[in-house]
Amino acid sequence: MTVAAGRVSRVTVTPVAFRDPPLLNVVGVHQPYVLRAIVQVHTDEGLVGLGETYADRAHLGRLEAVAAALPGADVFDLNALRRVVVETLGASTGGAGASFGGMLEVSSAVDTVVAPFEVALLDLQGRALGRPVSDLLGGAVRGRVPYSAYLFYKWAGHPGHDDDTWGEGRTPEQMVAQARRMVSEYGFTAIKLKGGVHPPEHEIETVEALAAAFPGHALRLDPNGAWTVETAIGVADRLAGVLEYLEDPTPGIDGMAALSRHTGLPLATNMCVIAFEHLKPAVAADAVQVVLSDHHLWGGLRRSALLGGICETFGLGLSMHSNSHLGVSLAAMTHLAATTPNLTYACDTHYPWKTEEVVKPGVLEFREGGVAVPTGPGLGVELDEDALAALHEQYVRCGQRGREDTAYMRTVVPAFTPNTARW
Ligand SMILES: O=C([O-])[C@@H](O)[C@@H](O)[C@H](O)[C@@H](O)C(=O)[O-]
Ligand SMILES: [Mg+2]
Repeated sequence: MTVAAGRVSRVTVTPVAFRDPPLLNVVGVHQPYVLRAIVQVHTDEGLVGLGETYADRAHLGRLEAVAAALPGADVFDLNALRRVVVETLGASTGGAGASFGGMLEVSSAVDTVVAPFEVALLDLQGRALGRPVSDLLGGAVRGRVPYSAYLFYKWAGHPGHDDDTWGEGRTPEQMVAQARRMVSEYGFTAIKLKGGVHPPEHEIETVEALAAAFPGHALRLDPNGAWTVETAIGVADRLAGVLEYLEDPTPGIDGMAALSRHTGLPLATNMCVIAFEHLKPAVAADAVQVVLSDHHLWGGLRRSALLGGICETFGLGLSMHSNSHLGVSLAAMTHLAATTPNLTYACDTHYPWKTEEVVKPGVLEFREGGVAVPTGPGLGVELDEDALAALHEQYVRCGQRGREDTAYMRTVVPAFTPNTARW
């Protein structure tokens, strides 16, 4: 039986903090908590739709401004949602850009702000119609979405705390052990190593150790632009035939294009192509062969599907990026990936690194390296209100109000500067 969706009556944006291990990257190290915002859109018919996004202070302010402007909106009018966001941000921020984690910069905040509300409205539409979001996106072409094991070099524990259950990740042997745990617990058949932490030779040795330990697994290395073009050419020569793709070895479209002219190894990005305006110059320069989509950055699920179509048109491969996230985002990512025919690479997810959650258990389970597409109405996941309240309380107490990987690293290594194009 279906019910009317109604109009938006009230919107809440709840910042939450969940624990995160000290994972290393090109700009520093993960802080003790990840900040996320959970969006709940209520309708006058008594339905509630869910969305999830970043919760850095500036982003939160924009979300709250849009939340205040949405009551009265038709949950089926997604074009009107975009208009509300454009008008609201124009009034409150002058249409400024957005930056997340010191690595991802976009010239307009519109897409990142639209995304969680669009997901929540699609959730509402699905709940009203009694159909999963995947049906609203054109129908699932796969019943299970494959994800990749996302390995990080890491400290054994946060300074001043006991070691976490993953322990130190520094040597190739330790990284193989990390991969073994992920592969045995989740069944992943693709493995991504986050690089940009150690000199390239060390990261090459880690990839070679992984290749020896996991024959037949698809391998990726992502140093987030830590290398010059010259260094990247050398690494690409060494790892051609070992990696399925090399992700953001060197910064910028020009740098990636220069490397691309020297290697047949597919180059992927979630750094130099992160908005529609970047596609034309990247295609013209043949800078990348694989684009990592991310509905949080590209304006939601429907715009990400549009990105998939553009990639298909220009013969680009399509994969999916992830930052640290909770189950509302995992559900949205899974519906999107299931309905994007040319998203044929295993998607990234930080999910195995987290130990806390806001959605009720039982729907989002990893089996054989993938997550089955939820079949319930909407996103198919239910919020655990007690868990939401507890993680909000943790947000209030933890004192973090933005992602500050570099500043946190400097509390331990005062002279640290980001490794961008360092080697
Ligand atoms: O969480 C991290 O440290 C990652 O490095 C993340 O911030 C990146 O955005 C991302 O996972 C990537 O693929 O570049
Ligand atoms: Mg990346």
